[in-house]
Parts: sequence; C-alpha cells; structure tokens
Amino acid sequence: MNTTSTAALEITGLVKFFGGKPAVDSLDLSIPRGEFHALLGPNGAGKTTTLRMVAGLLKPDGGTARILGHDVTQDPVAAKRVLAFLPDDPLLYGKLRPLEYLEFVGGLWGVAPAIGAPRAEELLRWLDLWNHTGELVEGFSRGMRQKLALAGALIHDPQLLILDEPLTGLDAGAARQVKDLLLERVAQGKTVVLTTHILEIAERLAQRISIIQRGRIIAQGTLDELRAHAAATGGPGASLEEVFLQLTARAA
Ligand SMILES: Nc1ncnc2c1ncn2[C@@H]1O[C@H](COP(=O)(O)OP(=O)(O)OP(=O)(O)O)[C@@H](O)[C@H]1O
Repeated sequence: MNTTSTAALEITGLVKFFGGKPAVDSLDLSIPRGEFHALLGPNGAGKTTTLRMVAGLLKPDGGTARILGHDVTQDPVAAKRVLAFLPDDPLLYGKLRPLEYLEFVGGLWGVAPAIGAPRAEELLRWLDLWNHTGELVEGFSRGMRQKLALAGALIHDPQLLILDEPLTGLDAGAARQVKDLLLERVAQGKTVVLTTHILEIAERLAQRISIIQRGRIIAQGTLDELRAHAAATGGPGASLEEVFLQLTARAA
C-alpha cells in the first residue's frame, strides 16, 4: 500500500437501510490526508449513520469505507487504530478523575504511560481542564465532559479524527479551545472530519465541505466552489447559509 497517497477516508457506495428505507444511499466520499472537512446536511440526512458505519459501530448494508487504506469491515482493528470517533453523546466514567480517565482510555489503546501521561497533561492544559484534575468527572458540566471526551479521543494520536457535532453546547471560550485544538491537528498533517449545524464553523474552519441530503452527497467543494455551484444552479449564494439553503431546497 502506498501510504502517502492513500486517502484518509475513502467511502464508496455506502448504503444503510432502516425499516426498508435508505438512510445512507450509495454515498461516495473521498477525503485526502491533512484536510479539515465538514459534513453539512439537514436533520435526518444520514450524517451520523455514515459516521457510525465508518467508526465500525454500525454494519453497512453495502459499499465500503476505508481509513488510510484499511477497510473498516474487513480489517476493523487496523482501521480503528488510526481513527478516533467522537460521538455527539460520548460515554464517560463519572467515578474517574480526568487523568484517570485518560490513563484508562490510553491503556485501551496500548499507549505507553511514558507517552500517554505528558500527552494527557498537554490535552488537559489545552482544553483548560488542568485545574480540574482533582475532581470527579460526575461533577463536570456538559461542556467540560465534551472537552474531556475529545481529549480521550486524541490520547492515541489518531491520524483521522471524526467528530459528530463537537461544538454544540459549548460556550464561546470552550468552542475556541476545541477549534484551536482541531486546527492544530490539521497543521500537524492529521485529518479532521466533523458534522455541524453551525454553518459558521464549516465556513471558517473547513477546507472543503460536503453537503449531504437523503443519504447522498449533493454538493462538495471549497466554500467558493459551493458558491459557484449554487450560482450556476440558481441564485447567488453569498453566505454558506444561503448556499446551503439553496442547494438543499433544490435537491428536495
Ligand atoms: N437506529 C436507527 N433506527 C431506525 N432509523 C434510524 C436509526 N438511526 C437513524 N435512523 C434514521 O436514518 C435517517 C438518518 O439519520 P441520521 O441520524 O444519520 O441523520 P443526521 O444527518 O445525523 O441527522 P441530524 O442532523 O438530525 O443529527 C433518519 O431518517 C433517521 O430517522
């Protein structure tokens, strides 16, 4: 396998049915390494279902997903080793303190304590949780829990980080810390894929954006490319919100 030219994420013809209806309908998506990619789509478009299949939490009814060349169905251990998936409702252990939690998660990934401990400190400092290391997670606010879950997702230094709505419910300061951390990952050559309903996040952070509707990608590109696409297929789209509303209305 040529590891440098392999896409971070390569989804081909992915399909998932619920109750006979397609939630993900032959979806194709290719994301190169080192890209910050945002997935946008109306409620129920199939974003979470797609990500859950990529993360190996849901079995596809068809198609393939490869993470750095590793097929998530055929070679799940290798695929998961280079991936972190942060769901929108991450599970934390309330009776642990932050460092204990990160040590536990690092242990699951086989991260040596000599590597995991400084990484845990760096992440907790970055996310402004270092002053809370003496507290049990059960006393954490929702935003603090989200940030700790993100730290846990990063403890094994994954090549591909996939996040489902990571900024929802965070105050401005916490959102800034998380955004900066994600941008830092991309600056290091790692790949970040996130879903968001906050269009400003996609507009400001993402290098490319995919718009999903009814389980398919209906438009993809940089913000400028999406604007041009929207303009070519109808009206002008100055903001991403206008482009998004126009493209999804057109495809409805
Ligand atoms: N476990 C499930 N059982 C049955 N139907 C499901 C299940 N999970 C998702 N669906 C359906 O699949 C479709 C896609 O849902 P999904 O959660 O992937 O959308 P989404 O784009 O993430 O939406 P949102 O923006 O609201 O989070 C929806 O119609 C949803 O009702």
